[in-house]
Amino acid sequence: MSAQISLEQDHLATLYARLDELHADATRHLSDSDPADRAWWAGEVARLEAVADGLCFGRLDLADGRRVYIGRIGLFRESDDEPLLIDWRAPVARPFYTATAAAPEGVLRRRRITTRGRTVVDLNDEVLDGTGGDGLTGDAALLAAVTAGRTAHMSDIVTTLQAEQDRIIRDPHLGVLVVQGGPGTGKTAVALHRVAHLLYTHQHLRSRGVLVVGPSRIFLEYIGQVLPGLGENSVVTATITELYPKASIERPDTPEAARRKGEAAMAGKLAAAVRRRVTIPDDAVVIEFEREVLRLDPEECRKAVHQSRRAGLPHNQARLVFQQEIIALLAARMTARMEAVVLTETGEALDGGDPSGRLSDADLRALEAAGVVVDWSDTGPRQLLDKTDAMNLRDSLLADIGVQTALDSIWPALSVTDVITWPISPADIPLLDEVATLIGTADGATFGHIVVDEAQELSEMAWRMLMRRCPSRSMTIVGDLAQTSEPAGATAWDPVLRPHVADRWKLAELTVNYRTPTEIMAVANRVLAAHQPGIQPSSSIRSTGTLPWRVRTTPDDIPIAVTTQLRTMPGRTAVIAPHHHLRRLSDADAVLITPTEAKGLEFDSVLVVDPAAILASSPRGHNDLYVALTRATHRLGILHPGPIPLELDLVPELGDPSG
Ligand SMILES: Nc1ncnc2c1ncn2[C@@H]1O[C@H](COP(=O)(O)OP(=O)(O)OP(=O)(O)O)[C@@H](O)[C@H]1O
Repeated sequence: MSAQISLEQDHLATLYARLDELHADATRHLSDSDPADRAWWAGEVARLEAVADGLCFGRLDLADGRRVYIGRIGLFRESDDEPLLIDWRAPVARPFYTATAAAPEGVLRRRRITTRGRTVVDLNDEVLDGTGGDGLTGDAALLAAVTAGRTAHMSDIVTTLQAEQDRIIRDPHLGVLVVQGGPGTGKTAVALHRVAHLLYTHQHLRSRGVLVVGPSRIFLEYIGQVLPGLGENSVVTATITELYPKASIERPDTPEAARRKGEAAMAGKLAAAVRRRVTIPDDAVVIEFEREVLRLDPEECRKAVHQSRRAGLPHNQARLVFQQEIIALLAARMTARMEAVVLTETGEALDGGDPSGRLSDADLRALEAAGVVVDWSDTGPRQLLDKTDAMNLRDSLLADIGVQTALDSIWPALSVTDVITWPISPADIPLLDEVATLIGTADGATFGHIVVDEAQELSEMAWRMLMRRCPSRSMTIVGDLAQTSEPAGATAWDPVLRPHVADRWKLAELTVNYRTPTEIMAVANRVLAAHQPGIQPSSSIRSTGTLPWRVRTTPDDIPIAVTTQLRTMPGRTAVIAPHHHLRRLSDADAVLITPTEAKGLEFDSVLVVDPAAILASSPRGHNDLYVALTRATHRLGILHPGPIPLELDLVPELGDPSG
């Protein structure tokens, strides 16, 4: 083995030497290049630094005699472009994740290479000779990965991706792909690796941009290192609130308000509210302009409004069309008057002009003979004013304060706060964005692909907001309908997606729970079975032998009981409790979060406080409790001031001899 280790160590040294060369090159370019190119080179330097840890993690010995090394990025020898390291996303690397002894896919040997820094510390070989059984690939490496202690950042899973995950990551479907699966099945991890894969296979996405939407900043920071570690650092992350940065949240939502504001019907109501801001006057509008009195009849206004709406432009842009329509009308009226004036001022020759009040051809010819410049163009000689005069007249009309006031009284320019005038709550964000789109003040930013994590939480209005940002409808949507806690969140995918993509979306499911051990899932699954019996629980890949436990306390004693329990809970630990308890726990040596904030996160140990209050806190309290119970990789304790909810009564009570 040590001979093999030293062989791999030599190859690793070659790889790092090449990485260092590329890094030195990129650093040089960064200092030499034009400011315009600097951002690109800075990105390249960051990319090369981010992939250094665990650069190479595997080797495949293929039946055709080739030996390929697999790693985070591709590296090539400078002299002859010979591949030194194959990017894990390349098709040739795929059997590293999918080959089994029963179906070896042309692989004779799969070697996992464990490194620490730039040193090879372990090798693990599987010989795939076509005789073995199917199963999880790389059991030992996988187990080591899932039992390892947790940190504040999610790790990538590129060394131990499982076949069901790999299929989703490499799925060529560029439209809407929904990844549904229970807690801990790797949905988030898979979505992020899929982004890396999409960027690798569809270069155009690099310029169009990829957006990852998550439920909170804490969550986005937690997952923030995964893509850079896979060599991708150009992806934008945002919460729904951050996608509309102009608003600041001033108050929370009541569950009922959140539900109502989230309904797609709100879009129609907002559109109607914006439409209503255009008002056709009941009586003629009288405008004084340059000592003339001009009149706009309601019918003329109505026609101009109708005409301006036909192009389907946003309110503020359609307003400009309306203004042009009205100004053209007023200008025509002014021109007619000016012509009429000429008529009277130029004497008898012009008597008896056209009955319409306009000049006849004969009149104009007479005028021309008298030295007046007549515009004979286009439809014939009908106007005294040439094009420049006409334009100047329209400009003066438009600039006139009286005219402007009259126009604004019919079709005012709007800002979002003219329509949404109440204090903003989170559920208003998609409404603000909708109004910005209706009136034409939205920034219009779009992306080539959008990943939506914890997608079950989004309201119909939030979906509209995201779809507007993804005209190509290329999306990876990950979520778990059993974890929905938002009142306006989803209970099924089809009703959410159908309005936007009809049935052109694809469902992929993940079934194996890599996070939560069997002992903890047994507790969480009883909550699931009690409230959502239709949902199939995921199966854990491991058990720890440590049973969850519960401790009875009183409301007053919660802080002291938390401190006592935390002493027995190793590793990165969270206390998950309703908000009103957290305020009293600020001294506790743990991450203090509500069930909502705990979404998508994980810890070595978790203490759930007051499950009855979590259940009662909202109509979907059972889903919040389910989320809280499924965050731990090792230990779960439950602290209950008062009777234990029925769903949890099988959890052994600490100190109870029957437990
Ligand atoms: N193939 C794998 N190898 C190693 N670890 C894995 C693998 N798949 C998933 N994991 C780990 O399992 C944990 C759960 O993954 P992830 O957070 O992506 O699950 P999830 O389905 O999004 O969960 P939730 O719905 O609860 O948010 C993570 O720590 C992840 O690294």
